[in-house]
Amino acid sequence: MSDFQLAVHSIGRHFGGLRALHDVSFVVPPGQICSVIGPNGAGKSTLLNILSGVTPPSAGTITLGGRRLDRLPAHRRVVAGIARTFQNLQLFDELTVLENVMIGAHTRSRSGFVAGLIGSPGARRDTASARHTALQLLDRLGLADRAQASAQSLSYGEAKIMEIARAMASEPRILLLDEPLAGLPGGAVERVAQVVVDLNRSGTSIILVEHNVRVVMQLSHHIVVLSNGELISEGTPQHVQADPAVIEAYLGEPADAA
Ligand SMILES: Nc1ncnc2c1ncn2[C@@H]1O[C@H](COP(=O)(O)OP(=O)(O)OP(=O)(O)O)[C@@H](O)[C@H]1O
Repeated sequence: MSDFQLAVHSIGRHFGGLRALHDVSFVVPPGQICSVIGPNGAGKSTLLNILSGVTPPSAGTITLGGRRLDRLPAHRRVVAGIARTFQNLQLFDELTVLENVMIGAHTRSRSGFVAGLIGSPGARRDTASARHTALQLLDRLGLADRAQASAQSLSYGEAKIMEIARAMASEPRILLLDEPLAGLPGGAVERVAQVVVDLNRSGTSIILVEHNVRVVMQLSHHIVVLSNGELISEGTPQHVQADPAVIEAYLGEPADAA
């Protein structure tokens, strides 16, 4: 089924005179983990920002299941089925873990989080449903015992998982993860990586921007490699790992020149 295939077609983005992305096209079939890798400044975050609606593209189109997404504002892309996490933690410190995750569920509800606090009957139903969704997710991702703790009491690894739970609470078809493993201690890397695999096995497509190449090679079905804003290689982990263009981009010289 291609109902939720994401297609990125000829995306470009300039910042003044700087070409951050140029003519980038690729497809993410439903159910895949597609990683985007590349050296610093390659355009990875810009691409995630364009996919999630944070940054408009200068050129190109994005479709999900054939439906144009690139002209929708970020909140309507969430409803269409795309959710994301950010490179830096975006916690509401003074709220509990459960409340942080409920905010994600409310992005799909009709009443919204503030109306839920005020308490109209419809909003109360939405709040109960958001609570149920959030508790189920925390249970699934191994954080149920921290549901009532304040977000600021979480370890860095737990907070990363909480952010993934909040994004998942909007029930996305595609989850965009911006460096979910950055800054994590060893044990937490494996735990967060396992969360990514489990979510994918239960049907969520994932676009992963990540510098931890070892984990990327283990998890990904497909890898897109960017360098200086251009797509220089894509394919299976085995394919891109052996591609001289990728080796050159990372090492800075032709692979056969060494
Ligand atoms: N808002 C912006 N204004 C101007 N230039 C920008 C902006 N955002 C990104 N850039 C530039 O676009 C290029 C691509 O940046 P981007 O952050 O997408 O790369 P990246 O691959 O995510 O890098 P890193 O791995 O270091 O996070 C860089 O040269 C960066 O300086």
